[in-house]
Amino acid sequence: MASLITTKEMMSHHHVLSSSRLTNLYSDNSINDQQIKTKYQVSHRLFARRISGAARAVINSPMPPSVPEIEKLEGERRCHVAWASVQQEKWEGELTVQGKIPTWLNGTYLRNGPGLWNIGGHDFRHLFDGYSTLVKLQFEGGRVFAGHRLLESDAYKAAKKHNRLCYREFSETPKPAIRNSFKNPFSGIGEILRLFSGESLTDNANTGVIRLGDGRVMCLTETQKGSILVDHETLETIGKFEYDDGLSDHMIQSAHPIVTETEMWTLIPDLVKPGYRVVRMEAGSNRREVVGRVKCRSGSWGPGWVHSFAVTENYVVVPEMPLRYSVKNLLRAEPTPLYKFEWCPQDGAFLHVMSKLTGVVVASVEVPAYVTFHFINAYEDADENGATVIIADCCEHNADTRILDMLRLHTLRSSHGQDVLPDARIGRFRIPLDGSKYGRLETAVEAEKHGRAMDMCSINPLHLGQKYRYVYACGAKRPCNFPNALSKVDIVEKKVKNWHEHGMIPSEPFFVPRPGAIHEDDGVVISIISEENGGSFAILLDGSSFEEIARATFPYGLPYGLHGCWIPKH
Ligand SMILES: CC1=C(/C=C/C(C)=C/C=C/C(C)=C/C=C/C=C(C)/C=C/C=O)C(C)(C)CCC1
Ligand SMILES: [Fe+2]
Repeated sequence: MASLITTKEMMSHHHVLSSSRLTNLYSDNSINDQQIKTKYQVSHRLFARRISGAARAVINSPMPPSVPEIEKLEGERRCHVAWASVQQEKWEGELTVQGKIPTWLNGTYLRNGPGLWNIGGHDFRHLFDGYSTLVKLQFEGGRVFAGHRLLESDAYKAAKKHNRLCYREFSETPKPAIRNSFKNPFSGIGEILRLFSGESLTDNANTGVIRLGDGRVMCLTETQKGSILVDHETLETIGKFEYDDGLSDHMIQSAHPIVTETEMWTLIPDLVKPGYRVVRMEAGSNRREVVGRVKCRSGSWGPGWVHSFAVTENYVVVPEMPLRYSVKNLLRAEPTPLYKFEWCPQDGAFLHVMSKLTGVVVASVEVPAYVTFHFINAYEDADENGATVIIADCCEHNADTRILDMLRLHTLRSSHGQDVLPDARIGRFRIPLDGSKYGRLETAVEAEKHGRAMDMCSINPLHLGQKYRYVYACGAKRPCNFPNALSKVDIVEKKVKNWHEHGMIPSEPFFVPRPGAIHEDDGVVISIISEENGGSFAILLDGSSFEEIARATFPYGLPYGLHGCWIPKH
């Protein structure tokens, strides 16, 4: 069962992960236990028993493993299920629950992430390349109905149809057709045009899923065409989210819009005139209005990569990271360790603050070099003289870009217990609004307390843009090559509670507040765990004590996933 470990244990306890042979089980009620064991090499008895007992009763949508083909899966099967492709397009059923799901928890948790990393005999290289796989956990009167389904993006449909990669993914580039490269000397120019018109870019919306204020549910990636509506009950793909604002010719967007019941804020990077459009969309509308524009401060060609950003009550905090889009790397067929980006600390690192009301940039400060994918939260505070200062917290990788290449599938799959995960911390920016040239960056809580890993964060959504106290995120129990723990960080008292179980890879801990709660941490934390033995389960931790209150077991293994959202039942 779950073990709640103290920070002290987390810091001192070092044990080596065993490299046992692992399986990602194929759940098909048309084959019997013996067939499962022999044909699919199920090596863990316990898990096989779970499959035979539970899966047949709950699976109502058996699917043959059409994509990818079984032979391809043999290689992946030797790795942790977190990094192995899902073996059927969809599944739906009720999960076996241990513990007690709170009766107030009624609604659906949706999680998106890459879940299929091969096509037509080609193995993808990077975690972020995989085709979007949606997982749902529908909580209803203490029961959990679950499922997963691959998103029917154009990129995935084309890959299935042609049995090869057809669009540019995060690190993968389709091979140009041979006849083109030999016969047509202009095929290279054509390729550049297809890239910069966005035609060859993927719409594989695998990075997250959001619920808009009007109830529509949208999967996202960093290409604008990768904004895809889904049905949160059936997980069916509805179709593209069509923006009707003429802003879609800027191919790229932030992967993390900030959504409330009334509006959505996002950033649209400008690759031609380096900068960012700050845009706002009313709930119920498909039209984004440009509130203002931030001009990049550095002299580099490309704007800084902006995976996420932050808002306070009155301001939008726009990061300009030294990890910048690189035209050279965008054009490369073979990935570099920085993929589509380049590291330019010599050109400075900045943060810009824009008024939500006027679109005016009220502060633009230089800060120490930083690497972040995820902002946690931001708020307006007063400094010692009573002047307004913006506090913006993020998961910061100590200005070390290696994390990006650490997420290569080969690296993730070949863990032998070495402690190779680069350190991360909660980075706290202080941005004065008094015209100062510089902002500060400090460590909010001693990073050892969460095992020097920090990413995939959530907070109580009712504290968005406000002063807050608790961060839920993935931390680590070292040695490890990937965050393998869940951490609750009290950024006021600077205390950390960690959850860890040997061999488990948890995905983003997602906080759902209890309706009517007064305390910030009154609620539950949901995470989906990929197990070393090839299985997976959803875990519910109490938001306050961080103790396990329930787990709901899938009859098969789910890979690691990225971000989720909560859809309350009305
Ligand atoms: C497809 C193209 C691009 C796509 C970019 C994408 C899909 C970026 C996704 C970034 C993600 C999911 C970042 C997550 C970071 C998570 C971390 C560090 C977790 C650590 C451990 O807990 C562009 C690159 C935009 C360019 C064109 C093509
Ligand atoms: Fe993200």
